[in-house]
Amino acid sequence: MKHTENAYVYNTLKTLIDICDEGIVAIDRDENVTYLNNTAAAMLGVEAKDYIGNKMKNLIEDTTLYRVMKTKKPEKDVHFSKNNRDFIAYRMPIFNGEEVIGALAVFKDITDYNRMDKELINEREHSKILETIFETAYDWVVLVDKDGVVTMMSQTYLDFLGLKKEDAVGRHVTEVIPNTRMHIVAKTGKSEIGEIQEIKSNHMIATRLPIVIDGKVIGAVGKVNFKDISDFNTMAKKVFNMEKELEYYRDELKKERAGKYSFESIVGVSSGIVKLKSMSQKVAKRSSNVLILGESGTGKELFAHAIHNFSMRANGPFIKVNCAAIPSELLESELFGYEEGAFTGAKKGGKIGKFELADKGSIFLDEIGDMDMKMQAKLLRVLQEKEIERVGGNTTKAIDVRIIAATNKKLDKMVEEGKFREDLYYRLNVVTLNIPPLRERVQDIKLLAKYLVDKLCHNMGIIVTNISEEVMRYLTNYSWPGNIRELENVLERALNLLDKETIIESHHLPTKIVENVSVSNGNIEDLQSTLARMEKEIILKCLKSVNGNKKEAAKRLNISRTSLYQKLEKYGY
Ligand SMILES: Nc1ncnc2c1ncn2[C@@H]1O[C@H](COP(=O)(O)OP(=O)(O)OP(=O)(O)O)[C@@H](O)[C@H]1O
Repeated sequence: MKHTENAYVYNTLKTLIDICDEGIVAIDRDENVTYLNNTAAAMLGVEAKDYIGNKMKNLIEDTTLYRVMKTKKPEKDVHFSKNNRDFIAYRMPIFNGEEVIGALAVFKDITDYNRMDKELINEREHSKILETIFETAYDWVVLVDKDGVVTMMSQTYLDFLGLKKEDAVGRHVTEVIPNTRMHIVAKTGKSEIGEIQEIKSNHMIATRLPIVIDGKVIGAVGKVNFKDISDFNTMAKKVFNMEKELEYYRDELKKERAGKYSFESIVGVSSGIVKLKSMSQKVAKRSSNVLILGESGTGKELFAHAIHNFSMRANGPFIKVNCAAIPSELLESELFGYEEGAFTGAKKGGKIGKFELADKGSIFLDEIGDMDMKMQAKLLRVLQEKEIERVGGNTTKAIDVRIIAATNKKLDKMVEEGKFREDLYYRLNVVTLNIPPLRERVQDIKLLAKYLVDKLCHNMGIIVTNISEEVMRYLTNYSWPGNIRELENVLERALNLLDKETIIESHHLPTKIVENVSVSNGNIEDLQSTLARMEKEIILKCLKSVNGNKKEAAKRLNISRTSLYQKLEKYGY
């Protein structure tokens, strides 16, 4: 009977322990596991049978359960971990009378509590931070729940309304803010942006946004963007002015990138220039590349602009690159652009090159004869492929650009000397325009001088000035090695020397022009222009000595009158 009773007690206790929510583990004096209930095995992720009879250390590596056998005292809230889970245990020694015969631990899995606790702490911290930002924000902000009840309001807003936090929070927004629509937004979920709202006779501009979580509107946030409509007007005016300024700069940039001169701005009646203009107009309408040759200052750039303006690309950009002015190591990135990080000092985001800028327009490669051989090879590739690759990039971009190149160097000679690539030369000179030097267009000098004086007077703000006949004679008599640019400089200098006079006289000219340069002073010209200049000089001197009597002059010069008239016309008289 006693035995049956014991068995009953044992089995009942075992069942109770097995279904218990806590994990229970027992060890004997030798620290061998004697019991592990089902909950403990499940919590620790083990099979009880594999551990019973084995050392406790095998179950929990850093166990200290044996301690209670030594101290004979229970331990509360002992933390331990296994398989990334956290447990809290109550431990006690097992006595047989006075003698300790083992130890027992009852434990709970607290991993999820810990996580939740951490999340709760984080959330509390976050909402505290948000609340602080909200309350101390300079902006006027209000928050309502889905029923339109104020849950938060910034201190500045409270101050303006003359309220304390407790007067606002917890009350319906309509009782706090006059003319508000916050409760409507919290109901409809529809944003209201930049609405005018009147509070205490101030017309404000407010924005109201619904707060949506999982597709449900849980409230709304409102912000006053402009506390007074005049703030808004000031701001709007500023934006308007900035837009105008931007438009102005855009226009200026467009003008800057457009061809500035047309064929009308190319002055000249000499047959050379007239023929050249008409040929250039024909060429302009085609798509071929153009090579402009001519001495410095003859008007190569002027022709390049005019060709662009007369072409189908007139509405596209006109981009000028002076190949001689840019160091050769920089020319490639200037022409083709570069990618971010292409080299030290490269701008963030990279840089667009002149070819890309000139897309759908024309690129004017001035001083092409100064381009080094390496760049010539790269330019040739662009001409052949009609695409560019930025420095440091690995993709190509198709471009549609017409090339107008110019130089004052003898390119054909450079090709012969191996200083300019022959293949590039032939690609560039599909059409070549040779601009004659000014000394071969003596008929144009008078016209040009008048045109340039008008232009300069306009630019310098001078009332229109005339040029004396004597000065005109000196000007037509001079050989102009610097061509039209030199003529322009001489006239500008003269205008600067004018005092109260309105006529440019010979004392306003540089001595080299008045002294009438001749071959003997070491100024080397070609034979034809020297002869022409000397012929003109002699005719003019002779005319002067006979007081302009052409019949007498022809007689003294021993030429026919018709021949004298022809020569005078040739020299612009
Ligand atoms: N036919 C012309 N009519 C009016 N102005 C002209 C004419 N030709 C040249 N000019 C003026 O002369 C100056 C020099 O012209 P431009 O710069 O076009 O010469 P360029 O040959 O390109 O010179 P460079 O070889 O030195 O670059 C400019 O101010 C230009 O406006």
